[in-house]
This record gives sequence, C-alpha cells and structure tokens, in this order.
Amino acid sequence: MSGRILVRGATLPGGERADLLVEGGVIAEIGGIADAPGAHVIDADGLIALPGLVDLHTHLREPGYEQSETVLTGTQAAAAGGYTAVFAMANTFPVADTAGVVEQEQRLGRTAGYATVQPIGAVTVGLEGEQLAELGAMARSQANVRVFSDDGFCVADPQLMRRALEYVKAFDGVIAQHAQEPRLTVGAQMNEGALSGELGLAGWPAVAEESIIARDVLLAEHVGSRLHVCHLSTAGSVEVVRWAKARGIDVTAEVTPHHLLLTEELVATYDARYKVNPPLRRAEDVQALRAALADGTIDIVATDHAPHPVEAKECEWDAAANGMVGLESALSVVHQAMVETGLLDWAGVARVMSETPARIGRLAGHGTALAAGAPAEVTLYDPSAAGEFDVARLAGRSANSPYLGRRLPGRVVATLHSGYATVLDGVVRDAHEVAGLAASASNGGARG
Ligand SMILES: NC(=O)N[C@@H](CC(=O)O)C(=O)O
Repeated sequence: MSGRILVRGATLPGGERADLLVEGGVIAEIGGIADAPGAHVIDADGLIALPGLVDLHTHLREPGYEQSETVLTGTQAAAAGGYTAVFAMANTFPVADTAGVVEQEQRLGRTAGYATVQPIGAVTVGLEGEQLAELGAMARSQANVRVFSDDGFCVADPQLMRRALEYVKAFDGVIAQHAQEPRLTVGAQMNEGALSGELGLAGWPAVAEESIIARDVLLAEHVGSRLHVCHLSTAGSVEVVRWAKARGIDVTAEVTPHHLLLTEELVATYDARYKVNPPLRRAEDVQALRAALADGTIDIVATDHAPHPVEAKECEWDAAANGMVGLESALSVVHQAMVETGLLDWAGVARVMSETPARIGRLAGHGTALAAGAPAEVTLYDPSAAGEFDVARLAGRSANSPYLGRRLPGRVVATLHSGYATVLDGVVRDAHEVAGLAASASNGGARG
C-alpha cells in the first residue's frame, strides 16, 4: 500500500460528507477530492469519520501482568475499537512511579505502532498511599507525564491528596482520583442496596464515592488546582460534580461505557464478567450518568479497560477480580446508550471520546477536529452494522467482556494512526506490518 490514503465519501461528525486525503502523517486535504493518484482508497460511503478516539483510562498491564495484556495486545484492542491514543494506568508491576518505568511504557507503545501510549504516573510510591511519588521527575521525563493516578486505589489521605494537587500545578498536571473511601468499602462485592442484601454480598455504598469526590473538589478549590474524577458511577456523584462546576472549581469527570449501559441486576447471574470497580449501579444511576454526559457535567467517556485472565474471572464471585475489557466495544456502547437515545449526536461523541480526553490529558497531536493540516488520527465507523458482539471483535489478550452475546450497534471499519491504517475492513492489521509502518512514519515518511 502506498503512502497516501484517500477516504472517499465519509460523513463528518457535523453531518457533512467529505473525502479525506491522508499523506505524510496529516490530513492533507478535506472536501471534494477529484483524484489522488496512487492512493489506497477506502470507500467510506455510509461511514462516520471521527477524530481518532482517545482513552484517558486504560490498563495495559505491562510490565508485570503480561498474562492479562501487553502494550502490544492492549493497543491492538484500542485500534480495533477506533482508538488512536490511550493513557496507560500506573498499576503495573513495577508500578509506574518513576521516570524509567513511564519512559519504557511509552517506548513499547511507539515500537508496537498501534496507538500513542501516554503513560499515567502513580501519585504515591508503589500505589501505597503513603508517600508522594516522583511526580516532577515523571513530568520532566521524555514521557512528559501530565496525568497522575493511583487508580485501583484511592488517594485516601487528605493531606497527601492536597500535596499532590499542589505539586502538579507547577507543570499543569492533573490528579485523576479513583474515588473510593476504603473504610466504607472493606470487602465490598457489589453496589450496596436491596439487591446486595438479598444476594448476601457485601455492599459498596454510593456514599463511599460521593464523600471522596466532595472532599476532593473542596481540596482542589482550596489549592487552586485541577482535579479529574475517574469512573463516576452514582447519581449523587453527578450532583456533587455539578455543584463543584457551578462554583467554578476546576474539575473534570469521566464515565465508563459500562456504567452508561449495565445495571446491578446482572450480578444476580453470578457471572464475574459483571464484577467491576466501582460496581454496576441502579437504573436511576445510569439515567443520571447519561443525562450528565449529555449536559456536560460529565466531560468524557473513558473505558477503564481492565483485562483479566480466565482464571481470575471463571471462579466464585467473591474470589473473582474486578474489571472488564472495554476498548473494543466502547464506541458501540456509547452509540447505543447515548446516540440511539438521542442524548448525543456524533459531534458530541467526538467531543467526549476524543477532543476533551486529549485536552484533559494535555496530549498534543490527538483530539483535533478533522481538518486540512490536522494530524491523521481518524476513526471510520459504520453505524448501520448490527449484530451480536462476539469474541471475534476482541483483539486484546483477555476476553472478560460483559457484552459477549449482546446486541450492540455499529462497527469500527478502519482506524488511521500517524497517517497509516492500523485497522482496515474491520480487521486489525498484522503486528510486523504495523511496527514497520510506525518505524517509517517516525522517520518522516508514513507508508499506507
Ligand atoms: N476497574 C476495575 O474493576 N479494575 C481495575 C482497578 C480498579 O479500579 O479496581 C483493574 O486494574 O483491574
């Protein structure tokens, strides 16, 4: 395939039809393009073109947990789902709490070539919640870290949280908090409510999330810093964030696709694919989260892609790991939960899944509107495809998807990253081929 790609007849997020010529890593031309000699042509009739999706919350598991996922397989999953950049969470082993680990993570992503891997640094050493990690060293490293999170754990100590918020101001960083008061969730297995009582499972009360968010927005206000709240899951959390934004506090928030679609009743199946942290909540919470994403109270969708091997999921509920894979299904879930319901249009999807996540994470070269001169990071999505979400749609190493066997609309047909295709005709391209394209793109000449 040559170094030029002509996307013919795509529908842009705003609804207008256009051809896109991709060349030299950028969108060279957009509009009606008569001819592009030698270009590989992608017939995009009926397809929506979105700026390449950006995930602010991905668990890539490497180093340390390669039986679940690697940077290569996780970014293949990302590409399959239309993502061109992922922010890699710090709960690896070793933990991403030093410049060395974050730089290594980023290098692995560059070599694989499927997506930009932007590391997230841990807030505390070893995610242990006791001592601040070397935030400045990670920020100044080649990985240029701007997002810091102990995700998987809450930064529970208010004094440490205050210090972290103060520290990152110097380099325009943000603390992404996993809001979970640990003392209120000891042994928690599912949402706390009537159903947890019936099933006899220890409950995870909404207040454990809401009380930390309330504390943290006040801390962010007090020190004049930027706070991001991970995976909002309750109606009460939405109210707290709405209050904080109205007060002018610099807070952003994310919701996962699964919290926009699935509810706690699924726990009654005891199928551990539905076990996740924070847990699936009530239908009222889902409705509140959808409304908040639609009205901008919640800024973005982030997947919390959390791969786990079969043995961690095919076991008793209590013993099973928390987490679900989400990169490959996210766009279809958002389509179903937000677009089919009339709550968001495609421009809104571009905003919450690409533009705003890139902005919150201060990631250059992503999340830019499709225009001449913009980086060639593009997702082509067929909204009319229909059918069951099956295992063939999963491209990562783990298959703990809650959507297997479920009807989900749409399908990613092609993903273009750095000016070359990582997915074509709905198929993730071969790893050697993509690594070669990445190497040649970084030498200045993207090839097909
Ligand atoms: N979201 C999850 O259910 N799991 C996350 C960590 C966590 O937040 O518990 C994981 O790393 O597996």
